[in-house]
Amino acid sequence: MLLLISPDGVEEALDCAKAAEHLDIVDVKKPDEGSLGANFPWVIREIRDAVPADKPVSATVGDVPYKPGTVAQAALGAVVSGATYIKVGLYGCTTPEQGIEVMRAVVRAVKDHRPEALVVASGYADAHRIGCVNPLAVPDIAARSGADAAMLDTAIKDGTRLFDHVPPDVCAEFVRLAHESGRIAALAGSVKQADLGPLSRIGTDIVGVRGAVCEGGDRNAGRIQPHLVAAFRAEMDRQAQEHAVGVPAVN
Ligand SMILES: O=C[C@H](O)COP(=O)(O)O
Repeated sequence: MLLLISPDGVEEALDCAKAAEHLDIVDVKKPDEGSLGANFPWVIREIRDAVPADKPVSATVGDVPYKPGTVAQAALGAVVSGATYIKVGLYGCTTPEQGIEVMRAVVRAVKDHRPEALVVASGYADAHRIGCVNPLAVPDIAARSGADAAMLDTAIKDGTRLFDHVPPDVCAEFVRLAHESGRIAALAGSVKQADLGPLSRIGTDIVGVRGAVCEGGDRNAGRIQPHLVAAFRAEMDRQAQEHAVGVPAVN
C-alpha cells in the first residue's frame, strides 16, 4: 500500500520532504477551497522542485462542477505545472454518464500533454450528503473514461471518516471493482491508524491522508509533522506485514 500525503502549500511540502523516506506521493491541495481544493499552478511547481525527484507529485483539480471543458483545462494546468497524478473530485456529477464525460475530457487533456501521467477519478464516500454520484459507480467511471485510478475521499470534513459512510465490506467491493478493470484503488477520508488494518486487508493500493499526520489530528489548524508521517508509515508497514504473514489462530 502506498502512502499519499496532502500538504496545503510549500512550507508543509518541505515538512513532507523531511519525511520523504516514509511516504510515496506528495499530493498538492488547498484544503480551504474544499476537500479536493485546487492549489495555484506556481505552488505545484514550487512543490515539485522542493520534494525529492523520485517522489511523484499529485495535484487535485478541485471539487469540480459538471463542466468537462473547464475541468479539462484545469487538469492540463496541473500537469503542465509538474504534477504526474491528476486527481479530480466529481463533486458536481450526479450521474455516472456525467462523471465519464468529465473524466474522458480530463484523460485526453492530460495524456495529450504527458502520456505517462496518471489520472485519478475521485468520488466521495459521503456522496449521499452532497448529492453526487454513488461511490460504487466510480470504478466504472474510471474504467470507461480511461482514467488510471478510482478513489474515494470524504467531501465534508466534519470528523466523520471513510468507514462511517462506506463500511469496510463496501470499500472491499470498491477495490475489487477497480482491480477487475485494471485500475488502481485509492481510499481516503479522515483515515486514522486504526483504519489501516482493514484498508490493508482489502487490498487498497494507495491510502491518502492529511488530518492523521497533522498536529492534534487537525487538518485545518494543525501542520503536517514529519514524526507523525513516520509513525503512520510504521503502522502501515506493521499492518502489511501482519496481513502478509496472517494472524495466528487463537484457540
Ligand atoms: O487525499 C487525501 C486527503 O487529503 C485526506 O485528507 P484527510 O485525511 O484529512 O481526510
